Amino acid sequence: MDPDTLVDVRGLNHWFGSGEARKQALFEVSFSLTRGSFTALMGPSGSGKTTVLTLVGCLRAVQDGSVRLLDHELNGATEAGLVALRQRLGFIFQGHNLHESLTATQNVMMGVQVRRGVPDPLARQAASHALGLVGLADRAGYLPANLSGGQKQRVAVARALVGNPALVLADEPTAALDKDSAAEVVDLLKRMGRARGTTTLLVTHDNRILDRADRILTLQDGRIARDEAPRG
Ligand SMILES: Nc1ncnc2c1ncn2[C@@H]1O[C@H](COP(=O)(O)OP(=O)(O)OP(=O)(O)O)[C@@H](O)[C@H]1O
Repeated sequence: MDPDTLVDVRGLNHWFGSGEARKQALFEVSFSLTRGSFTALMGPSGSGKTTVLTLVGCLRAVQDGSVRLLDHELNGATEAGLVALRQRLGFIFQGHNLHESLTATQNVMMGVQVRRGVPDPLARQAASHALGLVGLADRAGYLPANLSGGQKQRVAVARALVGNPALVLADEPTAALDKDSAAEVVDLLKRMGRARGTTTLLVTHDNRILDRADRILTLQDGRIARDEAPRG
C-alpha cells in the first residue's frame, strides 16, 4: 500500500439480514483515502454511507472484500484487533453523544481515556488544551445541558481529536446545527485535521460542506457513483 494511503477499500460488499430478508447494501465499493485528506461521503438516504463508515471504523465485521486501515486488514481481523484499531480513531456522531452527567472537560477526557493507562492529570491537561482549541475554554466546567447545540458539537469534535487519532469518522455532525454553527464545526474539523495531519471521512447530506471538502465521494444504491475533487 502507498505510504500516503491511510485507508484502502477494495471490492467491498456488505449484506444485512438473513434468509429471504437478506439484502445487499454495498456493491464492490472501492476507494482510498490519502493521509491528511478531508473527504465528504455523500448520497441519498439508504445509499450505504453509514454502512461504509461503520465498516471502515471497525464497528462492524467486514464480510466480503478488503478494508486496509493503518496497515491492518480488517477482513478476518479478530475482535481484539478491531478494538485496538478503534482506539486509534476519532468518532463524531450526529447528535453529539455526550454524557449528560459529565462536564465538557470530563467528556473530552473520555476521548483520551479509551486508551488504557493514561493518568487522569494528563488526560485532564489534554482535554483542557483541546477545549481551548475549539474555543470553549470558558465552558470547560459546563454540563451539556447548559451548552448550545453548536457548543456541544464542538465538545464532540474536541473529544474526537484529543487522542490525536489518525482517522476521524464523522456521521452527519452538522445535521442538527444552524448554518453558522455547521460551518464553524466543519472549519474546526478541517483546521485541526490540517494542523495534526488527521485524515477525515465525513458522512453528510449537507450541501454546505461540499465546497470545504478536498474530495467528494458519492454513493448511489450501494455503489460509488462519483469521485470528485472540487478544487482539482
Ligand atoms: N442494521 C441494518 N439491518 C438491515 N438493513 C440495514 C441495516 N442498516 C442499514 N441497512 C440497510 O442498508 C442500506 C444502507 O443503509 P445506510 O444506513 O448505510 O444508508 P445511509 O446512506 O447511511 O442512509 P441515511 O442517509 O438515511 O443514514 C439501506 O437499504 C438500509 O435499509
